[in-house]
Amino acid sequence: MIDPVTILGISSLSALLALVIMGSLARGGIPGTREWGWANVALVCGILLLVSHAALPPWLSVIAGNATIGGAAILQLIGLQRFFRRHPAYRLCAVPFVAMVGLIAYFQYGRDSMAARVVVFSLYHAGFSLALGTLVVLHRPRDRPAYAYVFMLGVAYAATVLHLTRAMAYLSGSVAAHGAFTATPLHVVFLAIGTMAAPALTIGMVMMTHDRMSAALERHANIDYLTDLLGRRAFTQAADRECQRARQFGRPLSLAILDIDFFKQINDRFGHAGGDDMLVHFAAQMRDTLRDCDIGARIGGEEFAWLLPKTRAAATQRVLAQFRTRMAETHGMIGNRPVPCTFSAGIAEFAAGDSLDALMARADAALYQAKHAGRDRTVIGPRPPEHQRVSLGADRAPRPAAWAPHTESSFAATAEHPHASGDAALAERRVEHRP
Ligand SMILES: Nc1nc2c(ncn2[C@@H]2O[C@H](COP(=O)(O)OP(=O)(O)OP(=O)(O)O)[C@@H](O)[C@H]2O)c(=O)[nH]1
Repeated sequence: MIDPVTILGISSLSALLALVIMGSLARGGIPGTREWGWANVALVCGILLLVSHAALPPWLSVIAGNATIGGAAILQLIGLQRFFRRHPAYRLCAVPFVAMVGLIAYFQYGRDSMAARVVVFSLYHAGFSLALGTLVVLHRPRDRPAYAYVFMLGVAYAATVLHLTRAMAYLSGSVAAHGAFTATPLHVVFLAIGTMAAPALTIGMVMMTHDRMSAALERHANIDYLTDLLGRRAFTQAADRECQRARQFGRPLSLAILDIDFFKQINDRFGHAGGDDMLVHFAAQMRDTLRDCDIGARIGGEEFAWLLPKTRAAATQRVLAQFRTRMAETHGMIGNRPVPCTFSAGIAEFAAGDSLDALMARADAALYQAKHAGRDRTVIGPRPPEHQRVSLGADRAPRPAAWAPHTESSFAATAEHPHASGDAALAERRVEHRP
């Protein structure tokens, strides 16, 4: 039968390998990885102290060895708390740590009992494994694939069960406690399974770290760094999905393209950084006006897209009117100077058989018209032919009975934007409607 010293040697080697893997992630700057690296260092040192029992006094081998391995468990927990951006519970961890070291010292020097030492050690580690699993359950990000997190909590809870079972087995006397390094069958089985716990936990941590890095990369690829709105690529993907839904469920969808007027002059007057401030201000006002289901994006330098599902062009126009009022009331601040900012916009409404490209082209053409007509206005783009308009289902608000193709009322919204009011529509001073 494989002897416990060999098992612990393998365990120490796997902790060393885990340390190397954690080291490769250190430069990623993900919170918690540093603590997990140190946890593996502590694990290697602790195991080396334990297996050197023949050459070392008990205070160094047994007491310091167990304390070091106990410290590794604390570092794992603190690392995970940092990973989830929680406040590290150093003080809370200190209590079981002091109790564990004290009891192990007692069962070494006071009443020498290897079984009692194993029970104390196992209960301590069961508590920390339970805390690890529970942290993952409570704080795992719901918008990310669950795989890494489920793996981590599975390993943590399996380790909890293992440590508790081991404690029970030693408490009940079903494991003959001849000595920590005597190869009795159950003792070896517990050690062998337990050996897997630390590297498996580290693998879980590595997987979660990779997921955090992927999330950061995805964000980097999808979100405009300046305005925090979607970038063009992510907008196109999201808008494509909305077009499919509009097509599939026959529900309305509108797209507005907004462009800040005379932005070059703002740049010329206040510098590029001043222009950036204005873009940030514009995006912030836009974000505050978006409904949860709307999609807002910066698709070019000073060009923004606003997709409004379940919304007709006329309702979109009222939303933009309200947004225009908001922009007029809240000047962009460049330095400490309020700077007025107007925008032009083009709106297009989705039609059956439409594509995103065609929708964007119509909104773009309408924007061009708005610019051409003097700026600071909204133009609704050419309406699709009557037979192409997306029809409303029976469960939706009925189309006005006398639908007149060239009047705005014919584009009545089915899902009114919360910010779109009649007053706001009045505030839209110069709305053109291109037939
Ligand atoms: N500050 C800043 N400026 C940008 C950014 N991206 C593009 N620009 C500038 O935006 C300006 C756009 O100018 P134009 O395309 O002439 O448009 P405009 O001056 O707004 O004129 P109209 O659109 O016709 O009203 C250019 O000077 C670009 O250099 C950016 O990220 N930050």
